[in-house]
Amino acid sequence: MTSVLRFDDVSLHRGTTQILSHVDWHVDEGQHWVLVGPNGAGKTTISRIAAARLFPSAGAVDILGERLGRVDVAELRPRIGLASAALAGRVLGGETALSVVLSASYGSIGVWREEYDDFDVERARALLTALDAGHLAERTWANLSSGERKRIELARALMPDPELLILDEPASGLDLAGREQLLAALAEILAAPGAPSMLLVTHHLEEIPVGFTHGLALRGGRTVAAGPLDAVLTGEVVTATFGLPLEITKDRGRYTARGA
Ligand SMILES: Nc1ncnc2c1ncn2[C@@H]1O[C@H](COP(=O)(O)OP(=O)(O)OP(=O)(O)O)[C@@H](O)[C@H]1O
Repeated sequence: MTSVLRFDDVSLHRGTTQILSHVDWHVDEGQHWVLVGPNGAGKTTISRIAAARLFPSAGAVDILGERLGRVDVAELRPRIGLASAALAGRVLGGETALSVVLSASYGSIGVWREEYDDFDVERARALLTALDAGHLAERTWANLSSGERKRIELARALMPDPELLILDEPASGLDLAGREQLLAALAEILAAPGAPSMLLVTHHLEEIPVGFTHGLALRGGRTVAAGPLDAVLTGEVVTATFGLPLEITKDRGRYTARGA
């Protein structure tokens, strides 16, 4: 099986703060992982390392067969799609939705001096249409709702046809209809032939789309459990992860958590 990600004994600290401690994590092709854990568990930190945006203090990280620290990240990053609030926060309000998506091919934000060929423009429009956002192509970022922006962010992350797609809380801030539409779109992308391996960061089990296969539960920068999703999203593991007695139910591929 081809390895997509490999974390071996990965730790990260900033000053005296230990953010990640001895994380071992292996993602193989064909797997789609959910990273769950409470606020401050280290989910975003792990996803930024997996996206080659951050280097660990100790341990080894292999991304798409390349060792972080030895590979030129400028060559690696275009193979990874990343949608996160941090990235979205860097978009200038005057950019159109289309230019936010298009500029992903160049790893930049917004159309600057690059020239795009017709193929890129067609692909960007097709992605927006597939995410039910075709009508938003010419709208400026400042005038989009948070739900509309989430769909543009996802189209942008998909634009370079990534081998690995990392979504950091893609459904946060969405209303119920927006969340359900986004989850349906993600389930569809995931089920399509040749879909990229996906990592989804969330603290809400209700925001996990159908089709995810594995889970990594984190608390305080340490692994609580890692493995097939049904083995990780149990009452016992989720209770230990969030530090509160919780019951989990699963219905037609979706999970719900409530206080026990
Ligand atoms: N540069 C830094 N210096 C000190 N502490 C940091 C730094 N970056 C992150 N942290 C801390 O590391 C911990 C993990 O942060 P991270 O953003 O990865 O958590 P998270 O699980 O994604 O949380 P949330 O669900 O709230 O987004 C937090 O306690 C955070 O305050």
